[in-house]
Amino acid sequence: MKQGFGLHFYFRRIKRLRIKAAILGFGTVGSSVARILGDLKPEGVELVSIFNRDVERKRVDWVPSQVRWTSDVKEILASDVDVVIELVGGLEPAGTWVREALTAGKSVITANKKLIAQDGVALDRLARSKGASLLYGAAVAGGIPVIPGLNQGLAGEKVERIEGILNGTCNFILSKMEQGAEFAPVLAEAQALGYAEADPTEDVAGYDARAKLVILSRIALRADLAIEEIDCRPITPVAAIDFDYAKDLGCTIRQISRAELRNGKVLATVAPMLVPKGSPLAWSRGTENMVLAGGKYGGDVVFSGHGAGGHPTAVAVVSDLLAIAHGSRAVDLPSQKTPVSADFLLRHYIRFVVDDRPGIVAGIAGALAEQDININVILQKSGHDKVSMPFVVTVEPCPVSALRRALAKVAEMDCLRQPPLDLQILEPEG
Ligand SMILES: NC(=O)C1=CN([C@@H]2O[C@H](COP(=O)(O)OP(=O)(O)OC[C@H]3O[C@@H](n4cnc5c(N)ncnc54)[C@H](OP(=O)(O)O)[C@@H]3O)[C@@H](O)[C@H]2O)C=CC1
Ligand SMILES: N[C@@H](CC=O)C(=O)O
Repeated sequence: MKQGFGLHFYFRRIKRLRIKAAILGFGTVGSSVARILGDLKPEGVELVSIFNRDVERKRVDWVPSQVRWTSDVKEILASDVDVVIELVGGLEPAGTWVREALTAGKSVITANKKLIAQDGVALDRLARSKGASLLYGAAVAGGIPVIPGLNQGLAGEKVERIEGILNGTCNFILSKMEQGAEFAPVLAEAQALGYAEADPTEDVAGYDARAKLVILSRIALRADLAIEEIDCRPITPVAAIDFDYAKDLGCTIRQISRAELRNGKVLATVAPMLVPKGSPLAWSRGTENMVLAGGKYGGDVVFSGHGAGGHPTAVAVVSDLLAIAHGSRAVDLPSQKTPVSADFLLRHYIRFVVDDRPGIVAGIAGALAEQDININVILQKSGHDKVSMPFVVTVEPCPVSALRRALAKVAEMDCLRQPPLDLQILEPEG
């Protein structure tokens, strides 16, 4: 039966057989997938087993009684299931199970961006060599069909730029901080609602969005980026005062991921940035994600919707399952290793907290001038303690590398009460 995937499923459908699927990992997304399959009862698909460690804790009465619950993954990998749905997360042991399933000729659906960012090229190759499918529509932007949209809908485009909000947890936190909430309780709420990763550092440090940016760059820009080379900054230093200053500048703050093809390399970064209030990115709230794909021929295409949470993510997983059941395949879009840099030419917002004394602004201006960086505005709100005084400097468009050198010099000033917070201002370059 290994004469090619399409033929395989054609014969299966003729025989009126159903695709047998197994879920690995019955957590937030896994349980939502089972719920949607139970509600929709899609034709041609049958959920036959659910695997989780210590599975008895997970058993629920709304899953059909014929579904087998197991804590032995080998039982599933050695069985006749056609599709393994990996919703455990993390590189290992999930990676080994995905490889074993593909090697056994089973198709795999996964929401595991970490694994696909790191190993997606090799796993795609393995799947194709076995006549199986590897689909990961849920790995980027949860329920928004960005991956099928780019892979199929924009296969005929030369996408040169990807920009957007790729982490629901960070957007949930920052959009609530904009309304006056504190960081820690909002993060706890995001965890309780199932939006955050098992280790939420993945979200707030930017690693989750960075993995998603790697996947999008591969599909849209056809560029394989080394994940650890992408500039990635946490949202944790962003404080309430930054939203006040951002508002004065006509902006808000969001975690933005960007990748752009430029002269044979890719400029890429993941960081909290000032976003002008007029930008659609500034309107996103809660777990909303947004992805803008800038094409050479067709112009900009925007995808938006909910990027985290069990049900939105499960929609993408079930859609992938139906795609396999109906014999559709991802377009093979070859990508190539591409060097990466963070040197966007943008305005920056820099917030200093200092022990106030004469000469501080002169010292900072001198360090910036040495790197040929011109100050745009200086903002200082009244009512702060002189020994811990915040103020903000915005600078005209400059290379990130030059600003880093200037801020390294500023860091030597003994008046600083904490490291300066440098946020790019998201505007068209130049
Ligand atoms: N939640 C979301 O909004 C989104 C999640 N994703 C991705 O989907 C995947 C699943 O996420 P999510 O459902 O949120 O995660 P959860 O932590 O809620 O679920 C993971 C499940 O896998 C089980 N598990 C973890 N490790 C093992 C192991 N070694 N052996 C057996 N079972 C294990 C866990 O069991 P236990 O209960 O014992 O820990 C848990 O039931 C991840 O790759 C995540 O990045 C993608 C998009 C959105
Ligand atoms: N933790 C992720 C979940 C979806 O990918 C996020 O918050 O976006």
